[in-house]
Amino acid sequence: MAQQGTSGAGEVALARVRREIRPAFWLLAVFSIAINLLLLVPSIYMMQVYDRVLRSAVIETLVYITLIAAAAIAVYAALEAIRLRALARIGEWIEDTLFEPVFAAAMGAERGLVRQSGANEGTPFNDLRAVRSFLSGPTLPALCDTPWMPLFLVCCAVIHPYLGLLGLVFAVLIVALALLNDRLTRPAADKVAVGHQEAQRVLAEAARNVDTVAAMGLGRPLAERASRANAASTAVLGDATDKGAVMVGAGKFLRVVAQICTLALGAALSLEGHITPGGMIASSILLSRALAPLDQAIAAWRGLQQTRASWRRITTLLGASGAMVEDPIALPAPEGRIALEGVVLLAAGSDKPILAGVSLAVAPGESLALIGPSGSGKSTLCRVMVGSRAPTRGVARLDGGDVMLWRDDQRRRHVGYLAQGTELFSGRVRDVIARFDKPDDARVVEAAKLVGCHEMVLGLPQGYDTELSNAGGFLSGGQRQRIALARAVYGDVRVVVMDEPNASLDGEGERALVGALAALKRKGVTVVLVTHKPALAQLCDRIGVMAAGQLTRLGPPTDILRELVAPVASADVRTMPGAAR
Ligand SMILES: Nc1ncnc2c1ncn2[C@@H]1O[C@H](COP(=O)(O)OP(=O)(O)OP(=O)(O)O)[C@@H](O)[C@H]1O
Repeated sequence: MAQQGTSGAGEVALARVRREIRPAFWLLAVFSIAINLLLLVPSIYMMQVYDRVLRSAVIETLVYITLIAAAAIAVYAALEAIRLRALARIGEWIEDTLFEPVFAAAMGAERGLVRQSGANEGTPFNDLRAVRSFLSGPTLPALCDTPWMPLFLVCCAVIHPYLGLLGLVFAVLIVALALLNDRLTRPAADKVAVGHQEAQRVLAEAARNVDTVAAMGLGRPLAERASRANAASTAVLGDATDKGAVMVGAGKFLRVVAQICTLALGAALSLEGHITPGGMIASSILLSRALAPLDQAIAAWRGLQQTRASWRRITTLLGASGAMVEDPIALPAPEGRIALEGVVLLAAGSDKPILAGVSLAVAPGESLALIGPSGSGKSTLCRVMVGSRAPTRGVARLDGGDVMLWRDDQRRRHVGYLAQGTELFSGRVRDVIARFDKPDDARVVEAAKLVGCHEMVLGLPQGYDTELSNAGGFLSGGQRQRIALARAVYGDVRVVVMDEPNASLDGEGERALVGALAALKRKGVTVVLVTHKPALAQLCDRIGVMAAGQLTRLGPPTDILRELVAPVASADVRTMPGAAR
């Protein structure tokens, strides 16, 4: 592929996030220092109250240090609030910045632009939301505070080395517990996600094909399949939850025991005269501060794991989008010259060629029909022509430029495509026909008239303003196809590629299609259409015959039809409307 190896749009967005997030995280680290230093205030205050105020009995001193402590704690609270808000904003910014690149990369994975298969497994938007929630929640601040644990332990050790040592022992125990928790629950968390996704996939497939499911009674077996996948993940989840609960309980137990032991040791040291009573209370507070983030970290461990998995999936998806050029140059409007040069397309993850070296040139304003048996590669060739699928080798050109490098906004203006088994998008009919650009009413009506669906649209409840909810699901197959045809020929198109445009059309629709072909010809638009109907194929300037991924014949309709499908064609030509050209 010509553009392989360039810096992809996804990679650029990811690099931007990583670059711009760095100073913010440094700032948060500074906040963390200040917050954790301020967390020493209660301990220092306690020592002052016990060891200075109670001994001297000077009430002014008490007032004075209480005011200082209150001011310091107010600063601490403000910094905490700012940190939480800043993290929430960072999460929001990451989601906003990566939303469109993630969408584009997920599409790119479908188009074969993303280098590795399966890069968009799962639900990328859920992953983005998980990252955002992680940043906005309490987990990350707890983790930011964890590295400051040694500060509190050192302070304990300053009060008395034994207290520091005791704190260290409990910290090691709690960390060991966290690691054990990770080992016990991480594999389970991965399995749960896979099982849940499988169940979701079965449900989504069943919902998309609800008529087939209902008519042939497929509900039960599909429900059983989903249930099996879900039950497997539920069992694993139950097991992981049990283990996680034990670990959380053990963590809490350790912390309370640590507090009691510190007080006991502090009391003993105080009785022996090694430390003051203030030191005893302060060390107890310090130790609970030291262990608090660790304790929270255990509870938050699963969230952290899941967020890491989400972030890995996002970075894999975006990082693999190497062939998606971020901002291709805007070229002049194309004349409509199509050229395929040695196009090879291998099926994902296999050596089987779907297209086995197709070369072809279509002149501006020319019309070409592609015919051939099912599975011969006609639809795939169309996808390559319009830049929906990236060839494994070779290149598809539009007016000399690699079609993959044509900007989206230019394709939207100049390329029309009608896919096989048309699905529309939800939205008003006028917006759907206008490809979600600002609809030009005259052009919308012109396109509809061109393919003969103007009257049909006027007959819809709100005419051109009718909302096609559920991607036009309430329309008949023929109605959907005609609206899709209008969308394909809308505006200033220079190339129109149609994959079986008459598949769902009635006689009147077929006549309109024939009229549309003639109108496109007059406008000098290049047309490529796939059809099984020789009557339609013979209306084109040339016919190409596909077989086993190759273009085996190419020539004027009379020659090709006579050579290949003359008996069938003559039968069809007699019966097809518009055939008597
Ligand atoms: N994404 C894919 N992964 C693997 N194989 C694929 C993929 N897309 C298409 N194929 C295979 O490539 C071959 C050509 O498919 P294509 O849809 O292009 O054929 P076609 O000539 O348009 O057939 P029809 O006339 O039935 O529409 C088929 O064997 C199909 O199974």
